[in-house]
Amino acid sequence: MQTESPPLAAATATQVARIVVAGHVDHGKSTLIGRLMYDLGLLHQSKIDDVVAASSRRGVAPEWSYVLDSLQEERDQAVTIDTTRIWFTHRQRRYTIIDAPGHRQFLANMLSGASEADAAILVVDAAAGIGEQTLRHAYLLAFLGIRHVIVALNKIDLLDDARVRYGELSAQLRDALRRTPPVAVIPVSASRGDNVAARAATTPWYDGPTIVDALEAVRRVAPPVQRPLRIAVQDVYRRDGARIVAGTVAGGTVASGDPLVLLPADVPVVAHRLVRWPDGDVAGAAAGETIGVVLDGERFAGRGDVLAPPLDRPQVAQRLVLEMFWVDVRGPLQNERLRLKRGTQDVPVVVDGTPSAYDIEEARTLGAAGDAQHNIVTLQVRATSPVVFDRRADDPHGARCVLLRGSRVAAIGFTIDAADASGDGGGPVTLVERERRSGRRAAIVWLTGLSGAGKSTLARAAERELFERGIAVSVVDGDLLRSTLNTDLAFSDEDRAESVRRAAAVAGILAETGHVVIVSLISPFVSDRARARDAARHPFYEVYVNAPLATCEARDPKGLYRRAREGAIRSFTGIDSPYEPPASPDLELRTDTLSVPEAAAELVAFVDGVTAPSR
Ligand SMILES: Nc1ncnc2c1ncn2[C@@H]1O[C@H](COP(=O)(O)OS(=O)(=O)O)[C@@H](OP(=O)(O)O)[C@H]1O
Ligand SMILES: Nc1ncnc2c1ncn2[C@@H]1O[C@H](COP(=O)(O)OP(=O)(O)O)[C@@H](O)[C@H]1O
Repeated sequence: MQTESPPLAAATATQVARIVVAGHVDHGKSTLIGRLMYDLGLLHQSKIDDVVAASSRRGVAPEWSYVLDSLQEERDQAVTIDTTRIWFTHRQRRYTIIDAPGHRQFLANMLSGASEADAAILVVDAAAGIGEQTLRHAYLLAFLGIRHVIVALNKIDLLDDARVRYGELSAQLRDALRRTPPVAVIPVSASRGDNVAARAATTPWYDGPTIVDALEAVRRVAPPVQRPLRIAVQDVYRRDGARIVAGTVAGGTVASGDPLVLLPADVPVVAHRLVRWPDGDVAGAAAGETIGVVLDGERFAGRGDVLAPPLDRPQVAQRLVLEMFWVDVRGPLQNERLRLKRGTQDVPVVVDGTPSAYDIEEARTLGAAGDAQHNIVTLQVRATSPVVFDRRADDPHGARCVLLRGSRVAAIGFTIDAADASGDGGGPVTLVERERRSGRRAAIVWLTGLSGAGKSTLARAAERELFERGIAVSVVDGDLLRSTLNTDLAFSDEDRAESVRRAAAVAGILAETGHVVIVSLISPFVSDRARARDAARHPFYEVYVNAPLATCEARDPKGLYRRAREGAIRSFTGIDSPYEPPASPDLELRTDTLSVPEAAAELVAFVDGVTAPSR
């Protein structure tokens, strides 16, 4: 894919501007581009002679649209051209002119990222006036988030009352283009060159910019490195005790030591170190790179999360307005379940309300989205968990998203904004809202240890104390799960892995309601506990409830050790099934030396500390 590197690049060019030229062929698009090449002195004299000769043979004034066709065949010009792009340099600035062919192909190119335009020239035939084509192009430019639109009101030389007509048309155009108000409406004659590069004597009443002036005023849309920092989290690894958050820098730059915010959880973090494979530690990274971020402390992060600067953060919402180019055969239905992919996020969504479609051929909005294929659909969706996104108006690049129906791409487009949730009861309550109300961070506190070590006793004692302090807390106890959810499981290694997985899932559901969840489960294997931690979408802390086997066996609160020694129970942890203690737990409680109140107080103090709102 060719985006930024034209085959002809002037070494001295310092700036780039990418301009998309839209408009019906008959409205003079090719003529304007050809004339622009001529006026900027980019054509060889031989080429100019060819155009003049060919035109005079047909008895017409020089036809500048010929230039484009004939340049296609030649490679030694100051202009380089392929089917949809033209590159040239003017006054130290490198221009890419992107021809907008059929609107579907144009949309597909722009949406796939093959092109990103800084500005658009919309060519409108002044004699023909504003037709469907113009409305369609105006809509598409707004859809693509192109904000710098220059209107070339062409064929002004054919009008008797050019001044009056210009006044009328520019008012109508400003109305038609209200979503992206034009920066200039320029009366031009592409064939005569009026107001293309030189101010025309024929339009003394016009004191605005020429096409070339307007092009020079185009500001480049910020390249990815100059956009706000966005790191899309792909995965989280544990290595040598550290948690490494691996992600793609989707925009901006990051340096080690930068304060960041982890979204959607809204947790302040510090990019303690940055690592790149296989180089190891690096000082910084920029857009386009894949990087490992070692966060300070024991932080939870998962695929789909986003790291951003605290003062320039993206939006977070569960209800969103999307504008999508619909590619699937069938349009979206109210209440239909789809999936929204954005960066590394992939979340189930439900279509809210009635989507509406803009019919591109007809250049008008339809009430419903039944005939949505190859049209633009505006819809509102409700996600099952918070979505981190940029608004198209803030950054069209960061706002790109895809809707999937099953595994098929149904639509490609943009996140527009958070939907107003006030209309119908406010939508699902989010974790952020719950945490704001409870004044506590949800967390999973995972107690592991031998049977009889004291997990249940301490979990219940801590639960009581935290509850008394007004903290939303609940306990997920292995014993209870074994008699309810897990009645199909025994104590083989596989069944224990499954029991740990289920307990983690239940804890996750409870934590999502804003609770501090204390899990008490033997969970004897390091690998199962690591999986639980990695699957967790909330801060996760491992607590080792440690008492020597002899102590546990002496306690034998349920007589299970005795039965295990007698051979009545098989695969009993500590007897004929292993227990792997955590190598570096977040907290260790020695219940053989501490009393129940002492151990419980330590656990409460720990939970209190890690769920405090300031963290
Ligand atoms: N073979 C064997 N091994 C270990 N434990 C056994 C066994 N058979 C029954 N029990 C009782 O089941 C409780 C442990 O269940 P867990 O779900 O916590 O175990 S695991 O995490 O799936 O390994 C455990 O509860 P606690 O004593 O509260 O830990 C025992 O009461
Ligand atoms: N410091 C302590 N912490 C927790 N339990 C203790 C402690 N000291 C003695 N115990 C006793 O040990 C037993 C632990 O049983 P339990 O909490 O059911 O363990 P687990 O849930 O780990 O199987 C209880 O009878 C409890 O009174």
